[in-house]
Amino acid sequence: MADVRDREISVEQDHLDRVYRRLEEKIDEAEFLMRDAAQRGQVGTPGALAERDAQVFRAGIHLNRLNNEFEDFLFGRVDLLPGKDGKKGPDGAFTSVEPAEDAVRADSTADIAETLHIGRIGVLDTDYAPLVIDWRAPAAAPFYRATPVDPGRVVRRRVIRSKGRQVLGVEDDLMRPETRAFLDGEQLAVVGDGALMAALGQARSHTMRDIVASIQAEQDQVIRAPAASVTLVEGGPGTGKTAVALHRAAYLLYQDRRRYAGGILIVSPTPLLVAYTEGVLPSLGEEGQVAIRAVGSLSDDAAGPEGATVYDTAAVARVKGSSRMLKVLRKAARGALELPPASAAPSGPDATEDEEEGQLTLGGFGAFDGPGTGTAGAPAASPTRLRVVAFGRRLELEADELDEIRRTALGGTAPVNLLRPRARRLLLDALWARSGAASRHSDAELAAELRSGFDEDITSEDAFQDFLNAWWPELTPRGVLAAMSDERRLGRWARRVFNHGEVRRVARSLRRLDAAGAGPVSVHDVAILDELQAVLGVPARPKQRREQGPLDHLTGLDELMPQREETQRERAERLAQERTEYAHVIVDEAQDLTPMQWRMIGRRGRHATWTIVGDPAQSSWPEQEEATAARDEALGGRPRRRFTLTVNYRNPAEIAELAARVLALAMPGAQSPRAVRSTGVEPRFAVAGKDLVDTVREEARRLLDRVEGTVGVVVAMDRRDEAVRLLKGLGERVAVLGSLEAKGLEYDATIVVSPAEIAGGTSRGEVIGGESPAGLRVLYVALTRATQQLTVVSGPRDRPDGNGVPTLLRAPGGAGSGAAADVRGG
Ligand SMILES: Nc1ncnc2c1ncn2[C@@H]1O[C@H](COP(=O)(O)OP(=O)(O)OP(=O)(O)O)[C@@H](O)[C@H]1O
Repeated sequence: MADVRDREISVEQDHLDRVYRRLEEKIDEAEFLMRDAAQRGQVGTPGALAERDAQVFRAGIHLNRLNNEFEDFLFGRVDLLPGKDGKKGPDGAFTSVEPAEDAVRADSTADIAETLHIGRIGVLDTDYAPLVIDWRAPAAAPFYRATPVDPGRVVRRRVIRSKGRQVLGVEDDLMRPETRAFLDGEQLAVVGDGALMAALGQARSHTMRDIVASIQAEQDQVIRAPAASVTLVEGGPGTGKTAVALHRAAYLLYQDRRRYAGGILIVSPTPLLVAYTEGVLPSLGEEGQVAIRAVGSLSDDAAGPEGATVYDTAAVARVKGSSRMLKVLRKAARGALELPPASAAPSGPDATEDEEEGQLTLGGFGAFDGPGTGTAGAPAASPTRLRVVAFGRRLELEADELDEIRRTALGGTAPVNLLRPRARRLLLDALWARSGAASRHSDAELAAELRSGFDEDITSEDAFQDFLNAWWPELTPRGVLAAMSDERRLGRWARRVFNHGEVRRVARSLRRLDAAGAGPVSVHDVAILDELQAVLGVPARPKQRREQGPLDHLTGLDELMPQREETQRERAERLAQERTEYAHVIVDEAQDLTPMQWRMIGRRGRHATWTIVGDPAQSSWPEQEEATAARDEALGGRPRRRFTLTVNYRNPAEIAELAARVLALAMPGAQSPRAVRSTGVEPRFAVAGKDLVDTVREEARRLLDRVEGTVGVVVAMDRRDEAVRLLKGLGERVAVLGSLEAKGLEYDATIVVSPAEIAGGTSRGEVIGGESPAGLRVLYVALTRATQQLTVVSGPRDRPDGNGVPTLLRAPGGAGSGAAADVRGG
């Protein structure tokens, strides 16, 4: 067997050597073209310039791609029977998916007609024969789609493992195990136990890997679905939704690079998931045109590149995310113009309540003053009288007249900041009327001339400009948000929309902002700020344009030029900042978006096609119907194509079975995905002794001994900071995170600390059975993060049974788990 393996490895090594020789030739060619183009640049005729541009563009593409030496550049191979109609496509491969009638003989023997190698980019030989097919090309589809049930032309699928230029191993899957197939007279060899299992068993690091070598058929259907309109993908934990979404971005760019030069936006729920996934696209050779952003960093108003650093408590988030907020914001945007004097200070919070209703910081991402420490407040009072001098006379408008003018100006729904010119005109009309000048001149032409002189006179007066700036200031989203921290004021704006308690909670949560709105904002504030930006509008200002060179007109050129000063990542970030709309929007963990967040994302994809992946069973947003309605509004009438992923590639069956118990509580009747493998290791139950932290620490050490990669410790959100502090020193392989941060992440092993606290949303109080369906869904997420081992640590709230199994995780019918339990005193 070792002989066969070595022989097969050396066959693939020969092929890889050939590919690299060809790549080197192509790099030489591209470099020659770049040099040549540079010389032509000295000839200044427009024709020569255009030719140079096009040449540089093509050479730039080559160089950029070829210089990226991918670790496992070549990763797959399929051996195929002849095609049904014998036709070949432009790349020299048979086009038919089905084999020829007589491809397999009566004695079950067959000859391989075609061998294709699959890699991260396509490479043609000098005679245009395909040395490597790009994984996204149609000819590569059989590599992903073939199954033993529906093999098409594929006899053997091989995954090739290499590092740099060296082939390290091969793993084969036979799609037609009953057929004896021959290649150049020799029977096809089969090596290894299949690539998927090899990939799934690997230790996890803190960054996600691409799955390009082992994409499964149902996933491939989604990745290659046509880009038109909306692709909706649902699937349970670990079914590869995030992986599929990322590979789809790369596929779409390959299919239609020009169209997606408009940018692809991937929206992720947390900065942690962004950090976890952002290496995948570069490993697929794509980076520049894709922006991966956390939902808390989408608006320009979120502070810093990492965006919002604070999570609101569930009660506050529920109000801020709701579409009811919209009405309030429209009122606030108008109301903020007429703010009462700043002395009407906000009613002060009392410290205990504040603590309960404050925010949970995402530790490690930034400081948080704590509620009540900032001074909430309003911009200076709006002036109540306008006094100017025109035609030698003093003219005045009093408070009630000014109010009337403001009301007239605000009629309709136009953005408040854009109504300032209208308000200015109405003021001038009123002053003109007050001057009585109009009635003194019957000649229309003369009156008009007089009027224009009058306007000029008044508007050049400092007093008028100062008045206008104070009476109709340009409002900023942050300024309005800060104004909402005054409870009485917010109560007015939210009358008949929010109840008392809701007003109080929201107002208090905004006390971190100063009067101008500076200070840390929460993830949910970001969607509010974005909405306010739309409601307020941005007055037109002369744009400062970047100087453009002729090459800028070639799509994507500067991203591909290797000698650029800005790195690709910097450019992507800059473009993401500048860009307000995208050609395709991919939403990951879509089940968690609030209506306000859907509106924010919708504004970025008004003309886009969409891919939306999610799992309703993992939603932490309680009002799912409201969110679905907001999603539908963002998507408009675009037709939708739906897919469901059914296989769990992350959790072994033992963990999936335990998680399914919580799913049954959270969403009775919902189907769990089928776990693709089992490890024989049952989840472990530990009951905390006197000190919960000691137990967790001990269990973490135990798991570090048992797995090679990462260990995740998931705690209730408001235990997070404390847990991070107390569990320091366990080393880089351990990550401590709050339940809401666990979204989308995975670890070799996880410790879930107190299921009852996680499901109840809080570690405070002794309420048992206070879990909401949303809380149970959060627990379901926590329980489905491990690829190998799971330990559940119970505290007193969990009411563990004699086997240490907490109430929420007991098998239906009351039987404990068959797991090895470790019960400690407590
Ligand atoms: N075809 C595949 N080959 C190898 N690994 C795979 C495959 N599909 C998924 N995986 C692995 O399974 C794990 C789960 O994938 P992913 O995170 O994309 O799932 P998900 O559906 O987004 O999960 P969740 O809903 O829990 O966030 C990842 O480690 C991923 O690499």
